[in-house]
Amino acid sequence: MSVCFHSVVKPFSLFPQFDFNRYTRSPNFTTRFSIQNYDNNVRRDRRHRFNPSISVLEHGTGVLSPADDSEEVSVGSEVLDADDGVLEGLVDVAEEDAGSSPASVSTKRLVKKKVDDSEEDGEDSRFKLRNGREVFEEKAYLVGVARKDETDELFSIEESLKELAQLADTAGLMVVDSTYQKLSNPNPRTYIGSGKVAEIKTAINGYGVETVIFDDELSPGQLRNLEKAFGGNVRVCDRTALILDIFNQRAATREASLQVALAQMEYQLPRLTKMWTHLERQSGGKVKGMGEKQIEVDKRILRTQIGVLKKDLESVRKHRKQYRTRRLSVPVPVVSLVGYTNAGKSTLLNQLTGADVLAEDRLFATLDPTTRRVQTKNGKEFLLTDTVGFIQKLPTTLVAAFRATLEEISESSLLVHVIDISHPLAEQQIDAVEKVLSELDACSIPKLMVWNKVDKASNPEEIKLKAKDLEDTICISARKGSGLDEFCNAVQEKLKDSMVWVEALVPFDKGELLSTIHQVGMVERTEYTEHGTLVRGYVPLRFARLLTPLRQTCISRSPMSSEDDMLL
Ligand SMILES: Nc1nc2c(ncn2[C@@H]2O[C@H](COP(=O)(O)OP(=O)(O)OP(=O)(O)O)[C@@H](O)[C@H]2O)c(=O)[nH]1
Ligand SMILES: [Mg+2]
Repeated sequence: MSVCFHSVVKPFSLFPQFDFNRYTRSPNFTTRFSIQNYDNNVRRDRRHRFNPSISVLEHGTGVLSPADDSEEVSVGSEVLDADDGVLEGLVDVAEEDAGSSPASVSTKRLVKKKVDDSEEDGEDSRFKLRNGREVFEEKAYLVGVARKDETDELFSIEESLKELAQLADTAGLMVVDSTYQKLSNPNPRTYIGSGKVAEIKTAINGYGVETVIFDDELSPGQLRNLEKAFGGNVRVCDRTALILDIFNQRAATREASLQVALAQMEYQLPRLTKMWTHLERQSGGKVKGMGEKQIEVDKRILRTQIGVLKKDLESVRKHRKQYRTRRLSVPVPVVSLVGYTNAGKSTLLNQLTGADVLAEDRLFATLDPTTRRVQTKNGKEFLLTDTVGFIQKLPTTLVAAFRATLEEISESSLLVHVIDISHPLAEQQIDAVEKVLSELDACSIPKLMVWNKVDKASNPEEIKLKAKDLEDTICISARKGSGLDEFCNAVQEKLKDSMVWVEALVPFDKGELLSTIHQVGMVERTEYTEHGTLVRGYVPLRFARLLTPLRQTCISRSPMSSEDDMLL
């Protein structure tokens, strides 16, 4: 089973009045999965529809590109051949391509290990235990396009396909192989060249592949043409649909579920184009215009539902906003953890605060923000927020839908960019994160770079030395808990940059205020006078405003520029 099953079912079930089955595969296109009860060893098989969110076929209906006037794909009956390929890991085996496409073609085999049929009962070998359930892993084949002229791509095509394989694995699919094609521009009808399409068709037939995943977003027409070219039993989906699907699976709160549902619907809307033109053809043109009318009706329903979703989201967000406003009224600085997915953000939050946020070796483990108070050994405090991780080619619909969640980031005093320094693509991941941060207008917030997973790196000492030479960079191992004191000190130092210098005379009967100044600020000197305690140091701007009635005219020179005082 693939988790993609749920991508359409879950959000759309929020809106029973809209029949999304019209836009998904016919009921006879099913794959089987079973749930095995290991306690009593009873296996219950059941049929489950596989509906990746962009699969848009139904009884001869589907999305057509404007140029496409050919016959609809007839969707075949279930084909579920047992196969001998099982996912073992990503093994690069460069392979010369036969050159079936006019464009330069190359193929890279990412995954494969043959299992002797006699050892494993073919189909049974594809039942895997995931989260305590036995699921059927569908076979997936990955396809990418390397642009000949685009040298500024962050990830090479091989790297991008490896990441796609990881995403597919996270979604519960079994990647059997992958290929890519070098093109100046993607083919508008089929994304890849016709030779490559034929080559992939042969390969997927050989493997018994159920799903072909493209590394870039496909247009509705490309999607439809490719499904037609590969044959009725093969689904085609793209990176965006896969990511949306993973998010849908991971959404644990109402807000996250609504946000993902919204992103999926926005993604679906343009893909409903010309869904009903088959009716006109089937009836020999007698009901001309009927298809157009139906699609308009459906689009209107979908737009209405998007509106309802947005309203629901608004009310959910109101609650969170209230909570945030309350939090902001407490003068503790907010520090946000940002970074590429799987970098170790949640592990760091858990280590520092004893929180119990899910941290696991899977992409997009966290979707909802969690904020906890960190108390450092020297009695300081700050709030630490963990949130959703980023990835290259992050779907814009997702960024838009999660904008409210991500606003937490842009409102923080400091960003901690967590990096998996043991990852071979650490540099590219940093760039991808910076790119998303700039989309969120969060580039101007002070930043601390945290090189995590040094324990996993092959050259930890070398890495630590390198980090020492760099400004605002520290090395930690969140899992082992090493470097955390340095981390807290570095956070304090960086927070100082966003604070202002104050000198305030705190009356003796306001002891609580004095201890808050110590907790949230950086007190440099205290002096006891007959009217109270004279405190000199840095405090967060918001807090400095609260202290205004107690502030003294500058007795000593602030180490910072006088601009800070002007800010007040
Ligand atoms: N070896 C090692 N593994 C780590 C370290 N920090 C985190 N990990 C592992 O990395 C994996 C991902 O950690 P998470 O904390 O879930 O990562 P994340 O950044 O929150 O990921 P998302 O929520 O998907 O964005 C988990 O298996 C962690 O145990 C570390 O310092 N060393
Ligand atoms: Mg996380």
